[in-house]
Amino acid sequence: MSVQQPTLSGIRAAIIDLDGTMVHTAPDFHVAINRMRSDLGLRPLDIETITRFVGKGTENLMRQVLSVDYAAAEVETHFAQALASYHAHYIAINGQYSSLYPDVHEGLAALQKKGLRLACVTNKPIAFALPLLEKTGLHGYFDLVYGGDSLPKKKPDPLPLLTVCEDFGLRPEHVVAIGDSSNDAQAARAAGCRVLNVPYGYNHGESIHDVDSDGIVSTLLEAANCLSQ
Ligand SMILES: O=C(O)COP(=O)(O)O
Ligand SMILES: [Mg+2]
Repeated sequence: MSVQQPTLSGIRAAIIDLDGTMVHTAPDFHVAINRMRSDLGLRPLDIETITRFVGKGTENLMRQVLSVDYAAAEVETHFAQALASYHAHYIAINGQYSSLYPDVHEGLAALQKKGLRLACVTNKPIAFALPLLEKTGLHGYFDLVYGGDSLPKKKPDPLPLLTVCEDFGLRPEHVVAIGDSSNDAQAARAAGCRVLNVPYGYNHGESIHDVDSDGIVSTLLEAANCLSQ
């Protein structure tokens, strides 16, 4: 199938998502969640189930994995213990089971070479995001990093993207968000930014082709190739 390459002009900055876009973190989520579940006396979940729950931050992830076993009221009873256990287990293994997707370094370098400023906006807590960016050697590409708990609202709310636009002194139409999920696309649409999706990440088990965006690119390098200032 030949897919038409999107072309976006007037782009001065790119906001890049982390989980499912730059780093394949599902195996880290899988290990940390199941260690937490073991602490609570719960059976392990498979990686596909856990991956479908990723995308709307840690608190939502906790509630989803507890909802497999508990009714809503019981989820809240176990929430604090689960979150503390998960946090400790995730910090202990952060990045150990993860891998970079193809052409991430090449794509970020190409975006920089085009003169674009780069920000990373993730729904991952900032205490997880920064060590992971360091470990994968990606931190140096970014002028700004916002985690899911850095600001009062996270994606799909437009606030993190609008904050980046303001920090960079750019109007949203000059900024493109690149991500793997509907959260990235909805945040970008609400902010008035452009948006490109990658098809290989985590979109709650749904097809990325059903998401309203300006196009789908197979890698960050392909994204760089279809953007111009
Ligand atoms: O940790 C999450 O919930 C998702 O993080 P992301 O925004 O980097 O995809
Ligand atoms: Mg993502």
